[in-house]
Amino acid sequence: MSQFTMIGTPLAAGATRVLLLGGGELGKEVALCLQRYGVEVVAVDRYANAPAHQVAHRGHVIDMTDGAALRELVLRERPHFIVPELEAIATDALESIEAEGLAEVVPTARAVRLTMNREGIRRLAAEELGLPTSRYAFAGSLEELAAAVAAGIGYPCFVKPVMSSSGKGQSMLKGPDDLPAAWEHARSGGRVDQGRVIVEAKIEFDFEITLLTVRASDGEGGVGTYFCEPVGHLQKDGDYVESWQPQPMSAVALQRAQAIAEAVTAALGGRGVFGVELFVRGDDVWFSEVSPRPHDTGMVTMVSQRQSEFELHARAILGLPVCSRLLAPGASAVIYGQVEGEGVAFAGLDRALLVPDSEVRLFGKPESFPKRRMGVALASADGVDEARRRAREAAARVRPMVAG
Ligand SMILES: Nc1ncnc2c1ncn2[C@@H]1O[C@H](COP(=O)(O)OP(=O)(O)OP(=O)(O)O)[C@@H](O)[C@H]1O
Ligand SMILES: NCC(=O)N[C@@H]1O[C@H](COP(=O)([O-])[O-])[C@@H](O)[C@H]1O
Ligand SMILES: [Mg+2]
Repeated sequence: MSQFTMIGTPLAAGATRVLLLGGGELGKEVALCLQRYGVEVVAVDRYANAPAHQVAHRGHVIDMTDGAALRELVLRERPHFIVPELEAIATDALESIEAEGLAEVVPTARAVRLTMNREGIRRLAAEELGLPTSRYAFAGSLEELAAAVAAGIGYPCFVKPVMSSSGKGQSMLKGPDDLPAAWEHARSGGRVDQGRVIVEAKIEFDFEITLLTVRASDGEGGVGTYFCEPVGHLQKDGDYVESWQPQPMSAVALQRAQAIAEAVTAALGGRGVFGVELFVRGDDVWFSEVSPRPHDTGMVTMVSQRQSEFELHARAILGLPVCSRLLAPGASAVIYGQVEGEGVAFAGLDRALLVPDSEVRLFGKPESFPKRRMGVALASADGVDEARRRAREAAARVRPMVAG
């Protein structure tokens, strides 16, 4: 019997090489899509055996907020493209790497810097582009925070670390008594403590959407903007628990949403998928934030579109044609870890997959904790309500268990 290992084996000389900064569930799908076009994928994360490590040609474990470590890795791997997939990256190092022509950062190093910090993207959207947003202020101390809320933000409001995602470090405040705990939570709960928070007035929305927007080849040497159907979603404690596509909305609101997405993505530039987060009430639309990469709520597109958001990102990066068309109404429901420990196994897949037109994606994260997203159930149907029901049912039938 012969045995061989592909790990570490480079593709043919001349293959395009991508350095994926962040190897979670989103990066894993991007890696698979890129590999289908012959790309060599090197996945990086802060821990070993991250989901994308498990499918990449090679993997590394580094602290991506360490600019020197990032530069050393880029010099060693010499990627053609650097594709960030999470929010904790030394963006100044990315800017110098791009400026020196060492690699192309997707979508651009500037876009990654501006969106990784809530202050950068909020000032660009509200102050430079004049887009509608919630009232907001920034604060570097509890006193500044209290003063900003008193001076006009009001209650209820949200406090969030300037660098964080998936609701980490975020609180909703109902009154001044909530200020100290919110400040503390933002300091300890963000991915990176910058000692600075944004406070935002609460928008009373009917629903919220992610408008997946693709900047990709227009087939004539330029870049075109392509919109997916709006993805509706439900958030709990700042983290998404369900999403569906398409979210019905008025023609006026859709046109406003697309205009906001066009303005923001054009200002950020480059090529790739952007997840533009918007709040909608009637015909009114507010910009919330944008990911310059595929979005967690967009995992639904793995069943609802012919080209998922990951496929669209891969194609956009490589300069290939894209099609953002909806295939069928679909939905996703998150499977949380529920248990604490390493080596989690999953029971109930047999029953979950009895749900019509359902699929389950387990990410393969090596360690579970109750609120860690470990997988997602997907389903399609003739309408979004039925797709949501199916996805929820399939997710509920999967039971994570720690062996032993
Ligand atoms: N100003 C606001 N008004 C109303 N709801 C808000 C506001 N800010 C945040 N939320 C709610 O909290 C959710 C998470 O907020 P936000 O997207 O800013 O956090 P995040 O940590 O960046 O999350 P993610 O990385 O998952 O996008 C929003 O999707 C929305 O449901
Ligand atoms: N909202 C951002 C988001 O969904 N990011 C996704 O979660 C991973 C981190 O998961 P972890 O915290 O379980 O390691 C990231 O790597 C990315 O795929
Ligand atoms: Mg968000």
